[in-house]
Amino acid sequence: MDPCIARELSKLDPLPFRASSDHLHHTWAKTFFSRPELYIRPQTIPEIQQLVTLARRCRRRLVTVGSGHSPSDLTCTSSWLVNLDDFNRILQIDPTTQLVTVEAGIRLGELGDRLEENGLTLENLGSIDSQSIAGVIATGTHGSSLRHGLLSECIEGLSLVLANGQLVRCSATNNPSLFRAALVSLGALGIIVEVTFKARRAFNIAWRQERYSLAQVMKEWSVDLWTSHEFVRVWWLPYEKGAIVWHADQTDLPLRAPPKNFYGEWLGYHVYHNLLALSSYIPRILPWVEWFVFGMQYGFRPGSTVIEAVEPARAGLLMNCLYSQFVNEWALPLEKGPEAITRLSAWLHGDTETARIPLSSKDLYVHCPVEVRVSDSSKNPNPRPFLDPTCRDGPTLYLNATLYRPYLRDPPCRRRYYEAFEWLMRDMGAKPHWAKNFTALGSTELHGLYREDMDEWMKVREDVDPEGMFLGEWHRRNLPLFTWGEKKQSAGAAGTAARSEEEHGLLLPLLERESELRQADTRGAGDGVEWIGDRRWKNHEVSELLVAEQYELPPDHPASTSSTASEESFDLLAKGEASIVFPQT
Ligand SMILES: Cc1cc2nc3c(=O)[nH]c(=O)nc-3n(C[C@H](O)[C@H](O)[C@H](O)COP(=O)(O)OP(=O)(O)OC[C@H]3O[C@@H](n4cnc5c(N)ncnc54)[C@H](O)[C@@H]3O)c2cc1C
Ligand SMILES: O=C1O[C@H](CO)C(O)=C1O
Repeated sequence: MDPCIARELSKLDPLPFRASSDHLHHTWAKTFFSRPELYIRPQTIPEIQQLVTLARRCRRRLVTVGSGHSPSDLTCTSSWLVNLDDFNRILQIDPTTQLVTVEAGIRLGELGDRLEENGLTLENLGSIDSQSIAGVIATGTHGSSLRHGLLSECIEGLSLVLANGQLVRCSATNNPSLFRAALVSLGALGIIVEVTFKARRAFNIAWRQERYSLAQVMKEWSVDLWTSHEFVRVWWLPYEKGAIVWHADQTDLPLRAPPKNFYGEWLGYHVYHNLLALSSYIPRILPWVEWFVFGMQYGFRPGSTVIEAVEPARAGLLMNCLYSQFVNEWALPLEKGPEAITRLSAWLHGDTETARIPLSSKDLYVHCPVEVRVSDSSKNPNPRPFLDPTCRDGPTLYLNATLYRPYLRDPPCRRRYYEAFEWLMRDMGAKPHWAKNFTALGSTELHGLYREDMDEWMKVREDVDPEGMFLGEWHRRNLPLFTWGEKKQSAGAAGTAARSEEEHGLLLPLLERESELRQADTRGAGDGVEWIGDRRWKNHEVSELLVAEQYELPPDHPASTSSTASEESFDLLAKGEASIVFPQT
């Protein structure tokens, strides 16, 4: 262990520090890998507070990872990776008020089991329930229902451990700005440790899935496609000009398992996987693969096969996401859906006039489906997260361009398909899903999509983590960290001065920059990429000096070592309304 860590650890209370140094982190999809210096699995709040204090004193960035289901480099670090899988208890369930408090590492599936024992369930789910509750909140995870918004809309309160090691609680009435920032936190505010949410009485759903033509989807779009059932999702098959429409409603009917199909589970899974692998060498088979695979599973003609079942909502709402994948998903107003789908469809079919996308689709073949989902957060009475990508005033459509990575190999169409898809989404004013594989936007354009909401988020963030302990390259790429507010003013319009201060590590000294991206050399990593951070802490003495300079304390001031400066200012911060105050000389 780095002698600095051992030295600082010896000064702290003798609490367990459950850290290992040989952890290989990767996303669920094995798109990104990283090797954190330490992987820490705390079990109590004091342990979490202490590890934050230790990180601050040792000048380390901290990343919290849930189940690693975000497919981008958001959770990659060469510094310290914290995981709350062992901090996952249910703290309180009140079947009368339906209020539930949990430790933030709990996975949705495990939470579902415990809620069910108490006659409760989560009111809405996305495609899977493997995520941690904190991870789901952090990135704005959604399901598909116009009667619900983001999954986090049921959250009533949160507790976080901030960069100063202090525990703060927030809710709609207690520190509401922090609450609105923490509802989509991107892991950048602190470590969320407890979550209180309102559950729903456990219910079953009757679901039905059938094939439509795309023309039928378009015809019903603004009639009742999205409104006639509580939960509706559509998989668009671009070459077939068709779709699989799934919908579900609460029911009292007895449970009925989905019908078995000889092709269904095991055989279909492997046939599809191998056809996708073959298509990386012969891309032009992809329209045929779409016809064959979806025909075998859901019938070859609209309405020819109907699949129905009655299941507990917590199982029935989920789907099998099959293989490793890139996902590129954007939110836009629901009424823009027909235009978006028509233009993307035209582009894939070579009709450049209708597509109005200035990129060629010649000889390009892509995977399906494009997931088409909805949510509506406009009627939610709870505070809106500052970084909520859904529409403020009406229903939201999500378009998710899925690209599988058969046997962990990247498909050849990825760059061109995503370039065109993202071009279209930007042209239509859409906002990217924070967790997914978007690339085209920079921090300036993203700021343009959120404006004062992002400013508010940035202000709260900077107040609770002024040194950037919870920031990395992903945040640097996507948030205007060095060019907003006062920094922007002092830096002039181009933000040049702020950038050069950043170059010198004066601003956000703990932010972890990327130093290298390379092919992961681990066996079985496929085309996965290893993310390597800058390990700035190696220059430990320099960074302490920089911190003192940044806070403008004289070098002989008792608070001019990094840790003291942080602790004293944070004490005040946590008591008051989030602004940094420095000790007087
Ligand atoms: C197969 C699959 C299906 C999916 N289906 C859907 C879907 O239907 N709808 C949808 O919207 N998204 C979906 N997603 C995306 C997924 O819901 C999000 O990526 C979610 O954030 C993953 O949660 P996680 O626990 O894995 O978090 P991670 O990916 O590990 O982390 C995500 C973010 O949360 C932060 N974080 C985690 N824990 C904490 C904590 N305790 N305190 C502070 N910050 C924390 C991390 O730092 C990071 O910034 C899917 C992803 C996959 C791979
Ligand atoms: O990210 C996601 O992956 C699945 C699609 O396979 C899904 O629904 C997401 O959202």
